[in-house]
Amino acid sequence: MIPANAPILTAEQMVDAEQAVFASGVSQDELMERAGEAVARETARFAMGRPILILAGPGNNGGDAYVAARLLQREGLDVSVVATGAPKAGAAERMQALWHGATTSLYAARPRPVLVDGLFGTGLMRPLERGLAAVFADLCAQAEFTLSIDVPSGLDSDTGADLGAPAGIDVTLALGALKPGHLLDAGLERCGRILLADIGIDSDTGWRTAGRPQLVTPHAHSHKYSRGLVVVIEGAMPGAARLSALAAMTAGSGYVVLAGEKPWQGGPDALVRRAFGTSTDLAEFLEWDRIDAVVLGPGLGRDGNADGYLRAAFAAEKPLILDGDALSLLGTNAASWLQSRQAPTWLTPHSGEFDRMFGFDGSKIERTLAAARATGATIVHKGADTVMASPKGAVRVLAGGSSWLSTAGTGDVLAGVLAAQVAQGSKGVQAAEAAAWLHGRAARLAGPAFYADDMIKHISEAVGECL
Ligand SMILES: NC(=O)C1=CN([C@@H]2O[C@H](COP(=O)(O)OP(=O)(O)OC[C@H]3O[C@@H](n4cnc5c(N)ncnc54)[C@H](O)[C@@H]3O)[C@@H](O)[C@H]2O)[C@@H](O)CC1
Ligand SMILES: Nc1ncnc2c1ncn2[C@@H]1O[C@H](COP(=O)(O)OP(=O)(O)O)[C@@H](O)[C@H]1O
Ligand SMILES: [K+]
Repeated sequence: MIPANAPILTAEQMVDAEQAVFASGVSQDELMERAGEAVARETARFAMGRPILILAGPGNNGGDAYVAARLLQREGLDVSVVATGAPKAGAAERMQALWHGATTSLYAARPRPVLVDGLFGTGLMRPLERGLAAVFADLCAQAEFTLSIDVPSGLDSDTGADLGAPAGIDVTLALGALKPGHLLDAGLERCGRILLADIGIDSDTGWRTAGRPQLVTPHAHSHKYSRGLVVVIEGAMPGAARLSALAAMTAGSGYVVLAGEKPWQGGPDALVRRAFGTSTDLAEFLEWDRIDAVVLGPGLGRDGNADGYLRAAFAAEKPLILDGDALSLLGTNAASWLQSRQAPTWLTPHSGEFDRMFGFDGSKIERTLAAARATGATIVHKGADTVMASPKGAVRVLAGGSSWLSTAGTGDVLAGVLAAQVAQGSKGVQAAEAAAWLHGRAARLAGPAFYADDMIKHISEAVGECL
């Protein structure tokens, strides 16, 4: 479980936020005391009186651990500390000096039912030393409950890269803000349930986890054209475009057109079909001023026809959602294709498509932001950790969704849900966030082992939860 609408800060941004707190008159000790209090509170809640082993590392994460040890002992709990080295000068050292209970070295440590991991937090700079990682993993495996302070030790807090963090952590108590590492890469499997503690730092940022959108019921005078008209362009593999079109219908569009050379005639009668002969005919159709959003790419194919459709879609200057084969056609030239566009664009690559299009380095958030800046488009970088970024720097992350989404066609469904949001007037990263949330919720409602067609039925139910 991941908190919704929660701020996300990098290690560097945490240091800046911490400096701002100090500048406001709060001491380093006071801030560490607040962090340790939060750790003690949550640990006591889960420990239910069981003996506790606290691992205290050399940095401020260890400092938080010493505060928690003192407070838990004061509450009458049986606490033992494992010190893994001398704490660094400053608050961490002072908090260690205030701890007067049982202390052992790492290699003399005996497992206890409750384990608190205060080895390393945002300051981890390299992989855990092998012996340390092995003892930590063993203590964790033998504990009945493990809580990590701020970040699981052995997880890169900026990227989610695995630097030796054990499996089996039950709860991670994020201090002040979530960190990218809680949400990305190995972090998704290492943190257990994530709780967020307010320690009084200013976590105002444009990076947040996705939350439930606030949608609106059509008003009294709404009509089919005022509720958003979506055009989905059909290509070589028509099933994918159908999935997008049906998803756009159940996500609240007033009017959905499936446009193709011979558009599929099955399915709901409410789906409007529009045949076109050539890409020139398509370009003419896309001039229709009632069109609010165009989806191109699901099942498009990559032949000469597909290229013509892509050019027609660009020429129309309508809000455009590009997925699948359209992204492959843009390839490494996405930035030059997109920079001259006036109308807004959303690109929805999965990681394979993203890596073929862009060569950026850094965390998934940094790479997605770089792609948004380079193209001027809103990017929805899909996966178990879906990262959405706007060219102006807004970021939303939807992580921890149903892993049953890993089935063919669910990306086509997302493109349709996104088109419905765009057609109804939602903009940029907000449209992406709403679409990703509805998509994830529909997947949860569909339960296990569904296939893409199944989840479409649940989209309107998900919409109903947002009114
Ligand atoms: N920045 C903030 O706003 C706050 C931070 N606090 C705590 O401070 C933590 C960050 O503290 P620090 O910056 O001291 O960092 P850490 O406590 O993560 O540890 C850094 C220390 O570990 C050493 N180190 C790094 N990687 C190592 C490795 N693989 N093997 C051995 N040694 C290694 C470093 O040389 C440094 O001495 C946070 O995660 C949080 O727990 C809280 O106390 C309060 C508020
Ligand atoms: N393990 C997973 N956990 C959560 N969501 C996932 C997982 N795997 C895939 N998804 C989601 O499912 C969708 C798959 O899209 P995509 O890869 O484009 O598939 P397709 O092209 O077959 O439609 C995306 O929305 C992605 O975020
Ligand atoms: K930790």
